[in-house]
Amino acid sequence: MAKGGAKHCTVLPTEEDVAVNLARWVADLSAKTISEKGYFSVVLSGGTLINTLRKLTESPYKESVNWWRWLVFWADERVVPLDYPYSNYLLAWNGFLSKVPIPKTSTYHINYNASAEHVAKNYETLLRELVEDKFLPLSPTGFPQFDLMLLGIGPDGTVGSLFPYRPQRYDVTDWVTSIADSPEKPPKRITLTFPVINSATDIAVVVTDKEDAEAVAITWEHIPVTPTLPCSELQAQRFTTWFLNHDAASKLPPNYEK
Ligand SMILES: O=C1O[C@H](COP(=O)(O)O)[C@@H](O)[C@H](O)[C@H]1O
Repeated sequence: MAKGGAKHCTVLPTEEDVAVNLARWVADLSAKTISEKGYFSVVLSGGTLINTLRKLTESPYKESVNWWRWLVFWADERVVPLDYPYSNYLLAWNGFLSKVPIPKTSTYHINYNASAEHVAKNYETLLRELVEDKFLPLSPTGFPQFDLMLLGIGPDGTVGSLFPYRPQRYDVTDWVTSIADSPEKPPKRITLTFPVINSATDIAVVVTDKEDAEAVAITWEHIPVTPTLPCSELQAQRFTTWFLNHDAASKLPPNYEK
């Protein structure tokens, strides 16, 4: 994997403050990226992240962001129909995508009608086709390079559906992998692998739950744990920016900022 870029951690008082700052940050990055290359490829996770993106769907960003130039992908997905409650696509649609004018043809969701293994393979094929058609560049190490990954974490440091005690998190070959017995419901999922996640130009890690505070502290205070937490491995090619509120930062020293 290519060597990564800088890591920052910004701590704001409330979840509302994180939502406001995140919206401004994403809108700025979108404008800069679109002016440089003509489009903005964004990868979404599920979970609380989607609600924290809500400010992007309001003025001034609803009108000012060039949504027609966004390409949207998923960091992980549950292998269920897209209209099932567990679907990360449905979560993103209801909380974000339906509220902004991103063309439906620019949202690259899974084709769920197969085994988890096949769904993962199909999603990887879709990404390979987009690379061939020059919609996505390849990183120097041969993995697709998205402009931005927007990720949450689980209390155990899970990223996407890369869980701490599972082999998928050590996969350095596939672009997309599957899990048939996830420790969290529902059991069948697909997820981008670390080489793809860390090939992104930028990663925003958005954490606003108190229950995630320990994983945050382990990562930022470099507390040794075995196995290492997946979220501690996150490192984009340019910037990895953690957006925390006081709840998520509650196990870090006071006034923490890096
Ligand atoms: O199952 C999942 O959980 C993680 C973490 O969600 P959160 O609600 O604790 O923020 C999420 O990032 C992932 O996409 C999702 O599939």
